Amino acid sequence: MLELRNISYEVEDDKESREILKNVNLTIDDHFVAITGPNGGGKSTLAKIIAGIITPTSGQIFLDGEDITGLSITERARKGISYAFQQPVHFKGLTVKDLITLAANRDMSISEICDVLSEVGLCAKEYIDREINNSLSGGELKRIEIAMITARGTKLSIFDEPEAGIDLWSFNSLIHVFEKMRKEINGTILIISHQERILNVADKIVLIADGTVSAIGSKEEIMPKLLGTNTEGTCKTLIEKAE
Ligand SMILES: Nc1ncnc2c1ncn2[C@@H]1O[C@H](COP(=O)(O)OP(=O)(O)OP(=O)(O)O)[C@@H](O)[C@H]1O
Repeated sequence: MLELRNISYEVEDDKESREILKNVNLTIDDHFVAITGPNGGGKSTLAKIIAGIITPTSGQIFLDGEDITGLSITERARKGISYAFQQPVHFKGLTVKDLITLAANRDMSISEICDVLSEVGLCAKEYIDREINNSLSGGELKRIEIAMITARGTKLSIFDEPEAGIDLWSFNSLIHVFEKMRKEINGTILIISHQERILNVADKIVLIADGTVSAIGSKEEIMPKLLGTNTEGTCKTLIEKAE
């Protein structure tokens, strides 16, 4: 279980201080949680704070009751938090097979690696020995990153807009990846997304707008409010309702 207590994050913008997150209190104890909301609301900032990529100005983060606020990204990774970057890190000479094996932190047979790649819609034999470099397209890199997180199978897996840069056909297979992950992964999956089909898979939806949590609920509670309007309009409605 992940608990955020009074998380605030301020930045200096043109010598003026700007509060990007304002006293966020949030408990994540469902299996599959989606965070959504208007552009610039603070979703990615919150995900980076959970992963330890940035440090909150104030507040505390607890993982299964342990205060992890002061832990680095590596220490948090050891505790079981994975964060899917927009693209995997490039290392010269590192192949797709190497990356997946490193992520799993155990020996994997070729057929196991192929299964992981097939799950994200990549034809395994074409990719397994490819070097991770700029010869791979943005969508391919994204899928390799998702495959890596799947292989790692940690306590908390965070995906920031996994649909970004993925074509429509691949998006359909991506939905299946997340549906499968929901069934097969034991830990918590936290996804930032604007996509209704991803939100549909979620057990709980958290709406973040203007640096605060403006609504939390099951998809049955939140989806009817989200449908039929754009996200920004919906958020305004929800904020008004919350006030
Ligand atoms: N280091 C920074 N310095 C200045 N402003 C920042 C910094 N980091 C984030 N911001 C601003 O904070 C706000 C929230 O950014 P964030 O990326 O968390 O939004 P988001 O909800 O993920 O948006 P999107 O849906 O567009 O991805 C934005 O207005 C962004 O420009």
